[in-house]
Amino acid sequence: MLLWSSDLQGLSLLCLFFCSRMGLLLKILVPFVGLVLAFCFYSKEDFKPEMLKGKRVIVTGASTGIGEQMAYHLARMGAHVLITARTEAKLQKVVTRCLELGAASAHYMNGSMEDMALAEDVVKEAKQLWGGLDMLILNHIGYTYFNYFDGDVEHIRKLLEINFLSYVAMTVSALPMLKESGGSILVVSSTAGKIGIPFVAPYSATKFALDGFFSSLRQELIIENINVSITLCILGHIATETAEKTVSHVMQKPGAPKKECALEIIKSGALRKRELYYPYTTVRIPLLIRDWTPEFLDSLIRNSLNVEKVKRS
Ligand SMILES: NC(=O)C1=CN([C@@H]2O[C@H](COP(=O)(O)OP(=O)(O)OC[C@H]3O[C@@H](n4cnc5c(N)ncnc54)[C@H](OP(=O)(O)O)[C@@H]3O)[C@@H](O)[C@H]2O)C=CC1
Ligand SMILES: C[C@H](CCC(=O)NCC(=O)O)[C@H]1CC[C@H]2[C@@H]3C(=O)C[C@@H]4C[C@H](O)CC[C@]4(C)[C@H]3CC[C@]12C
Repeated sequence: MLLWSSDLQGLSLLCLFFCSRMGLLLKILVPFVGLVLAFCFYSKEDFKPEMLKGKRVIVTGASTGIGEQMAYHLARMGAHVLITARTEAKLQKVVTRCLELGAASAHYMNGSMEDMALAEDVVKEAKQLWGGLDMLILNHIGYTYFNYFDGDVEHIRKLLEINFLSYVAMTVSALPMLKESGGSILVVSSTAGKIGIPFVAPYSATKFALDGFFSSLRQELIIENINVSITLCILGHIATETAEKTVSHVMQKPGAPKKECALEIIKSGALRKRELYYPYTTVRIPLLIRDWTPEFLDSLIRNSLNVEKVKRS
């Protein structure tokens, strides 16, 4: 219901954009938009932090960035957290901070998600620690360059292992526990996993793969009446350290706040939404026009970047 009202919001914003160009705004759209926004306001599902109290949550890629912020939000809500990444020293600091913030418990496992055995071991650790699992947040990504595709097929293979296959491996291992708890899978993806954005071809391939696999799996869970939700989180540019180091020279606008982004991801998973679009306007509207005017959207994306500042390496 919330997704439908969000779509109506997006469609209304889109209509406002087009019709404001044609001066039809006052006659046709104002009443329509008023009705839609009233409906959206009254149809919002309320998130409550207590929804996460005592819940058992794995967060991958949580040594920094959005994943780190998600761990802190979950800690404030009183969840049990198990976080992963490669850098042990950073994970130790995040665990300490989670306990200070009120986590019911906080643990970490370090290692690279190139290793499918680690992906499975993280889930086994959750079973050892908690006897079950309520939420699996798949968030980590491998090194991503922002430049013209250089023809390196091996880089794509490695990125598919880290950004896609490890997500599948963790899901396969976690499903029995999630079926038992009626839990949730949150898959963190990107605008670049829904539309063609230049300079991120390998990364984009891995994010499109996530959409294909998890959207298909969601259908199968529904067919079999299995009460496990899958939320695909489509993010625009977020101001994390890595993203700013990688693209600040190219972007014409700053990234959205990582702390708020992290909270919206957790809320969307707790409310069992089908997809999250954050920031809503910069992500949802391109998706609404994607199939109607793909060439127009492609030109919008190119114009949103300082393309001349990307030099072939
Ligand atoms: N920031 C943005 O603009 C956007 C981000 N997103 C998505 O949000 C998610 C988080 O992004 P963001 O917070 O910016 O990313 P960061 O680069 O800040 O964090 C990535 C995390 O993954 C871990 N990681 C890196 N390599 C590996 C590996 N081989 N195995 C296991 N863990 C690894 C890192 O820790 P360590 O190095 O210690 O292993 C770190 O904890 C990603 O899925 C990304 O695609 C989507 C759209 C935009
Ligand atoms: C440049 C993309 C946003 C394009 C867009 O929507 N423009 C319209 C507008 O902003 O109004 C960025 C959207 C997703 C970003 C990439 C991403 O998904 C995460 C990667 C994270 C990594 O740490 C750094 C670079 C990223 C490839 C990041 C780069 C910028 C985006 C493609």
